[in-house]
Amino acid sequence: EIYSDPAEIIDERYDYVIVGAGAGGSVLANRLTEDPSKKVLLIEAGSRQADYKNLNIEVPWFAALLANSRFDWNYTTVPQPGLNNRSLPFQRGRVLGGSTAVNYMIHNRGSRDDWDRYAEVTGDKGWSWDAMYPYMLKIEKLVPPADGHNTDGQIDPSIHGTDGPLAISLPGFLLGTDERVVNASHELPEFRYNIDQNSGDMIGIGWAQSTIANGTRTTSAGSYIEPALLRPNLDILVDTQVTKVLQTGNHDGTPVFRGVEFAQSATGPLFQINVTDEVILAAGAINTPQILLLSGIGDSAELTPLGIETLVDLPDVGKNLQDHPLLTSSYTVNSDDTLDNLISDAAYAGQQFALWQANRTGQLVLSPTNQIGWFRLPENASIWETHPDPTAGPTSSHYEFVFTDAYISFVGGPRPSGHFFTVFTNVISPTSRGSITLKSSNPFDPPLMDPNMLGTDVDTFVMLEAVKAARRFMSAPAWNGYILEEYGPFAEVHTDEEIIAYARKYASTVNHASCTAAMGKRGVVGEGKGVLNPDLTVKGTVGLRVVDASAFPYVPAAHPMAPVYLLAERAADLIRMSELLDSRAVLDASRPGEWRLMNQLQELLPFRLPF
Ligand SMILES: Cc1cc2nc3c(=O)[nH]c(=O)nc-3n(C[C@H](O)[C@H](O)[C@H](O)COP(=O)(O)OP(=O)(O)OC[C@H]3O[C@@H](n4cnc5c(N)ncnc54)[C@H](O)[C@@H]3O)c2cc1C
Repeated sequence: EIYSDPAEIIDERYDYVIVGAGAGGSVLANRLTEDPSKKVLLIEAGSRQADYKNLNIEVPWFAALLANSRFDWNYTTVPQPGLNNRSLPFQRGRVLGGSTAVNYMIHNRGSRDDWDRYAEVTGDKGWSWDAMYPYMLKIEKLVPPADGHNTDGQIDPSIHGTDGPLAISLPGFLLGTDERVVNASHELPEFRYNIDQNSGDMIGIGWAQSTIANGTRTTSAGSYIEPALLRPNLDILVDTQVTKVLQTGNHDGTPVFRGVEFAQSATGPLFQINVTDEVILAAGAINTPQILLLSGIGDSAELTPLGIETLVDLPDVGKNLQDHPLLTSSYTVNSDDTLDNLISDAAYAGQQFALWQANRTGQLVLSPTNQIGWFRLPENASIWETHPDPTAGPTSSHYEFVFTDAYISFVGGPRPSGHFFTVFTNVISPTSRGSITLKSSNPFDPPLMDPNMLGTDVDTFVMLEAVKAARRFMSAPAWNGYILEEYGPFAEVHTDEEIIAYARKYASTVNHASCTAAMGKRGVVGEGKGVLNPDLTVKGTVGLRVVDASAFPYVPAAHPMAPVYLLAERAADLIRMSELLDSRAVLDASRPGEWRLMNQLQELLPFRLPF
């Protein structure tokens, strides 16, 4: 049931409380309530039950309208030295569904090398690509695109799930530029075609897979929360912000955090609730570290000046923030049939909306892109003489292309009239790391957010090379007769220095904040050792776990929503497993019933147990 008044649930008894109903929290709310003996409370700062069915959320093309809406936290970064000290809007979803309800719906599992690197740095093989692969199938339900077009050659269906909760599809409206992108890829060996970027090897140009089904956005609220809503053991409290986790005791000298404090406004009353099993933070890579720091879990050197008593000295909380810088470059085109019409021609947009309402077809079923490309810098690039390669390996990219059949810019200014094609160049394996720190001890004060965009030589170099690569791609014969010329400031930049200056002036963020409470090796504490154990429990605590984008040690070389879904699916199994282990200190297969328990345990594990 969904509540909006804390007084209604305050006397209930819960086994788990989950903070945040985005990608991570929604998966757990569903999976943990599969066990009818466990009662779960999910607390979400955003608003009402039906909000994730708001038209601006459901219609894929309307995603752009969600920035600065009531579904957004309306955050802003601190000035970014790498971007001429500009501050950027830093979007985060604030609604059931979290950022999955406001994002651009691109569905990437990540690369084999990314996941294998997570396994390596955590010392837990369970995070490797092979071990995570069953979850990749488990979450997905591949459905036909909205226009029902033949998708042969655009995807490898054999590597996709067909009955998972998360519906995904290929673009539901074909554009004149689709064929040109694919043909350019075939014409230029440097930009090879990849039939399915979710195979583990992401490199190449391919068709975008998106969390869209029946022409409608798939959110974590629709796919994971809604199916669990009828279960009597799931309660959801909306319009409520968790302000702290609370220490409820000590276990062998380690602080136990099985309580949360929450409020509905800065001036409203504070409530508290304790649970029997775990507090699970899934508030996202900005708010999860904020809550930890407010609770006295973090770097004591930062907490003491704010008057916050340090309960667990964990220096990495809020550190290591990673994100993907984005830059758009537009071309004028020899066509009047581009998606610019949806933005500049109200009558045309109205017709398309009527189509969407009638049968969920037309151009509004589209995400901003039908094709994406992921590429690596050459092995002999000059930067590697002085810097190590930041990617996890050959299946991970240095930079990304996103293609849009319209003019797109993230830096103000009037929208030009006319028709355009835009190439995004995004730095995908950044070396820059920033931070989330508290501005004050007031939980209703947004934290200071510093993604440190283009903060290193490597990232700047990769952006430069990505822009040059985009120019090579756009000069393929496939574009002849279509692309007219480079548009605006992009057309003015030619030397490396000019391109870098252009990037600093116009780059923005893909909103992929990650890594602010990262996993490290089990038990090892201290600066650079991570915040979480490989099972996502917070180091130096009992009863507290983090299950969201904060947990990645490196930002995925991909759009990170699906990696968060995958992380959370495994987290649910890890939690059930720790339950099983706690229930009996030593399992003995010869005792009645315990063979079954051990088999159940084995089922949860990606590796063979020694029995
Ligand atoms: C504009 C935008 C576009 C993006 N595009 C893509 C894309 O195309 N593809 C892709 O893969 N990824 C994309 N992403 C990123 C992706 O959506 C996120 O990485 C992913 O949703 C993170 O999941 P999460 O569980 O960590 O956090 P979120 O999904 O952000 O969920 C966190 C939830 O916690 C709630 N919360 C926060 N603080 C509190 C508190 N104190 N108390 C209670 N509740 C709280 C929030 O309101 C939110 O609902 C995009 C993100 C944005 C913002």
